[in-house]
Amino acid sequence: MKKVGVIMGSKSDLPVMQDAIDILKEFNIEVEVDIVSAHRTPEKLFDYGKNAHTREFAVIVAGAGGAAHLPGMIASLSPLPVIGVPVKSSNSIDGWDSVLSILQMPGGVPVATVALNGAKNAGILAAQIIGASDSAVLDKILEYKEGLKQKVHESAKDLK
Ligand SMILES: Nc1c(C(=O)O)ncn1[C@@H]1O[C@H](COP(=O)(O)O)[C@@H](O)[C@H]1O
Repeated sequence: MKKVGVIMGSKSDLPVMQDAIDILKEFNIEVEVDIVSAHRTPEKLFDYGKNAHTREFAVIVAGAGGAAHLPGMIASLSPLPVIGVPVKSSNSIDGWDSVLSILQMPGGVPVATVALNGAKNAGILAAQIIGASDSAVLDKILEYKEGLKQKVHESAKDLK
């Protein structure tokens, strides 16, 4: 099975990005985690984006805060789907800087953007992309959705 690359602009993003790593592991999907920064390690960014599709990745989850150019730059270099996670970093403008940097991509270079700090959903979406051609992962996702439904039914029972 192909794996998911989870990258972030700084180790300070890890507390947020850990949610993507955890849910992917729950779905038994191999994850490779790395720190890549468009601003601080441009050569590494270029190498990562140019070669990710030759390294058994199916999808890349990229999280960054502030002037979050990482997901868009990876999307500009790679033919793989990129899921962007806006991270609310310590000196951010309430996270809007990151949200808009990742969301407002020009035509032709999509980044599938999740909510602010929405790394868990990014992990689920990455699993769904893999699940489209892998029945074991698809079964896990169906099971996960059933779990969500049961939780709502249980919580509704408490109200009666
Ligand atoms: N947005 C980017 C990029 C990039 O887009 O390449 N590289 C680092 N950063 C972000 O800077 C914030 C502060 O980083 P530090 O905590 O290391 O100062 C982090 O949220 C990181 O994602």
